[in-house]
This record gives sequence, C-alpha cells and structure tokens, in this order.
Amino acid sequence: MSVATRFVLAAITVVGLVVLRKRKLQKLQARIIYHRDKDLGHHFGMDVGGTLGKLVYLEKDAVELGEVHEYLIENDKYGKSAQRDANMMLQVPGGHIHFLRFETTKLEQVVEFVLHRCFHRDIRTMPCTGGGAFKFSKLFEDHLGINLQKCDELSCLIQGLSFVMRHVPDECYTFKNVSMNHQGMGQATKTIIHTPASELYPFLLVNIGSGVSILKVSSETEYTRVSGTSLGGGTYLGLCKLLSKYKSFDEAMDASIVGDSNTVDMTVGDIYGGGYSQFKLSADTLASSFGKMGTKYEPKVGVRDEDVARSLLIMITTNIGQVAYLSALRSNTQRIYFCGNFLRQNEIASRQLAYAIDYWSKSKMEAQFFHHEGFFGALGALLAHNPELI
Ligand SMILES: Nc1ncnc2c1ncn2[C@@H]1O[C@H](COP(=O)(O)OP(=O)(O)OP(=O)(O)O)[C@@H](O)[C@H]1O
Ligand SMILES: CC(C)(CO)[C@@H](O)C(=O)NCCC(=O)O
Repeated sequence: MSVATRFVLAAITVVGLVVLRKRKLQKLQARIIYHRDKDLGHHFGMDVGGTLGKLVYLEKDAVELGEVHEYLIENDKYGKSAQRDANMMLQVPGGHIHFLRFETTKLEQVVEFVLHRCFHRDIRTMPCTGGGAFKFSKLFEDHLGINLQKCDELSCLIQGLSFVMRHVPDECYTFKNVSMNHQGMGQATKTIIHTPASELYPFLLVNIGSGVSILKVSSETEYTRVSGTSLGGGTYLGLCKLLSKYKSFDEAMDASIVGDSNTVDMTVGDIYGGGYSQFKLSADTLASSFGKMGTKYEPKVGVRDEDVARSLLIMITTNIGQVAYLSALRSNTQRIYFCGNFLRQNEIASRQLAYAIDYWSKSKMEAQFFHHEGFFGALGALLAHNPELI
C-alpha cells in the first residue's frame, strides 16, 4: 500500500471516529436536556411517619431514572441511611416499584446525601404523606428545591391497600387452626387468602405504626377512622430501648424470639395456683403483663433482656388485638386487616393477633395480614400521581 493510500485511510478513520464520538456526545446531551426538562418527582411516593420514612419509586425504564436508581442501589449496598426491601419489589405494567425505608430521625442525613448528587435537580415536586409531609416540607424546599405535595395519610393508606389487594397475587395471609397459649406460642399454619372483591367490604383496618389508627373501610373511597390508640409500635420500641440493652427494632425482634415472658408476666396460675375454672381462664392465661416485676424486691434478678423484649411484645400486641376486636364489634365487621411496620418481620405479633381475634370472637372474626404491610401510605402517594397504574 502506498504512503498516499495509507494517509487517506488513516484520515478517513480519524474523521469517522470524530463523527462517531460527536454523535455519541450529542445523544448524551440530548438525554441530559430531556432529563432536565422533565420533573422526575412523580416517579416517587414518600410517607414520613413518627418513626420511619418510607419511599417507593417507579423504575419505568432504567435509563430514565438513571442516577437516582444507581444512588438508591449504592445506598442500599452500603447500608447507610436507607434500606431497600428487595424482596418487596413489584412488577407493574412497564416497570418495577422499589421499596425503601429510613429512620425519620435520619431524614436530614438522607437529604444531605441527596444534596451531594446532582439528580435532585431533576426532581421538582414529590408526592408525600404522613406527618413528615408537613413537618419537613421546608427542609426539602430549602435544601433540595423539592416541593413536597402533601397527601392525606389515611387516604393514601387506603389507596395503597386497594392497589395491592387488586394487583398483587398472594398478598394477604392469615393463620389457620389458631390454637396457642397466651405467650404467643402456637402451631397455626400460615395460609394465603384470596377474598373475592364482592365479599371484601366492609372490613376493619388496623394500622400499627408508631401509634395505631383503626378504620372502618366500606369501599375503595369510603372509610371512617373509628378509633386509635397511642399504645403502638413506637411504644414497643421505646420501652424496649428504655428497659433492655437492645438498640434497634430488629435486635429487639431477634431477642423476643428466644425470650420467655413467664419470668416477667403474672399468669392466672401464679394467682390461683391453677386455672380460674368458673370463668374458663386456664392457668397459663396472661393475668398481668409485667405483673411479676411488681412483686419482687429486685425485679431484674433472674430476668433476661430477651424476656423483657418478649413480654413487651405480647403486652402491646394483646392490647392492640383487644382494641381491634372491640372496634370490629362496634363497627359490625368480621374481617380485620392489620398493617403497619410494627408487623414487619414480626410473626410472633401477627400469630398473637390472629389468636386473640379468634379467641375473643369465638372464631366469628378473622385477622389478616399483608406482605407489603408498611408501604401502603407511600404507595398511595405514588399512585396519586400515576393514576394509570391504578
Ligand atoms: N427498622 C425499624 N426501625 C424502627 N422501627 C421499626 C423498624 N422496623 C419496624 N419498626 C416498627 O415499626 C413502627 C413504625 O411503623 P410505621 O412505619 O408503620 O409507622 P410511622 O409511619 O413511623 O408512624 P405513624 O404513622 O404513627 O406516624 C416502629 O415504631 C417499630 O415498632
Ligand atoms: C397520629 C397518627 C395518625 C400518625 O400516623 C398515629 O400515630 C395514630 O393514630 N396515633 C394514635 C392516636 C390516637 O390515640 O387515636
């Protein structure tokens, strides 16, 4: 090949490469401009409660959410401020919904982290529910330039719940053949339940978050808040931290699995020396939560932290079960659905609730639970801005 031919070929290659690179750059720039023109906020739904913040986001296609998705995965990997519940991911037409949790006290850290990434400029408004939508709206506006669009928490709760009931197969479960002693031990079998839409309403919904809200739900759009109690998941976590060495909900949960509440609680047997047969109260019936502690000179002797965690769990759960049962009686509903993050990875509590409802109602009522129990509010906020998903 002559020198001249070689020169021509090299020139063509260089020009080709330059053109290709320019095209690639133009494509990239077009994508960036396309991003900047769009408000990605409607891909999100946030619920900031008294204890936990919940964030769901719709990944329509990986390119569009680009950096946001990467951040969330990266954040997840390093277990920093937020945690992704990977097993909760839902497939919806044209995308996936991802689920994240963070402690509300770490919200400022999350905001700070986001601030150091440029993608927040692509998010101008974000639907948000829970008390935090009000409490933290200025923080989001001032630091990130994001306008939180406030959505009512109970309305979002119902929207999110209706969505999973309609679209997520095997979402609801109960415990069949409930027989248990009063310390939450039992062999009942976890069973998936499919209730036909025609038989669904009315039902009672008990949302166990920091506090507890109890709603009578008559249709997808009609509901009333019939009761509530301040003895909820926040009470359990707060008392655990106060009375034991456990520093987190997950630690307290692990401990309560191996704890023995009998060292802490007073049973009918402790009082009667056996059962109170006249009123069919067996010897192992819980008579007084933490009652044994009141009779001891040095209450902590012989009591382990795991026993305290277990006893607290039974105490809070039994009380919620009773308030739920009485509310169902008053509202004339047979099915009671329990949700909220207190029930997250908390099978002792859900079994105990199933048992309590069955016991008090003489098997006329049934307790049911959800796999996505803590995310309905955030899902409802997401759906408010993506009605096509409903
Ligand atoms: N990782 C966790 N950290 C803290 N609490 C947890 C965790 N996982 C489960 N919980 C339990 O979930 C409860 C909070 O539930 P949820 O997120 O449904 O309520 P919230 O939105 O924070 O409260 P509220 O609706 O009353 O404002 C806590 O009080 C605790 O019992
Ligand atoms: C205040 C809310 C609604 C916040 O989610 C919740 O924590 C709650 O229902 N608490 C119980 C309030 C009551 O005693 O009715």
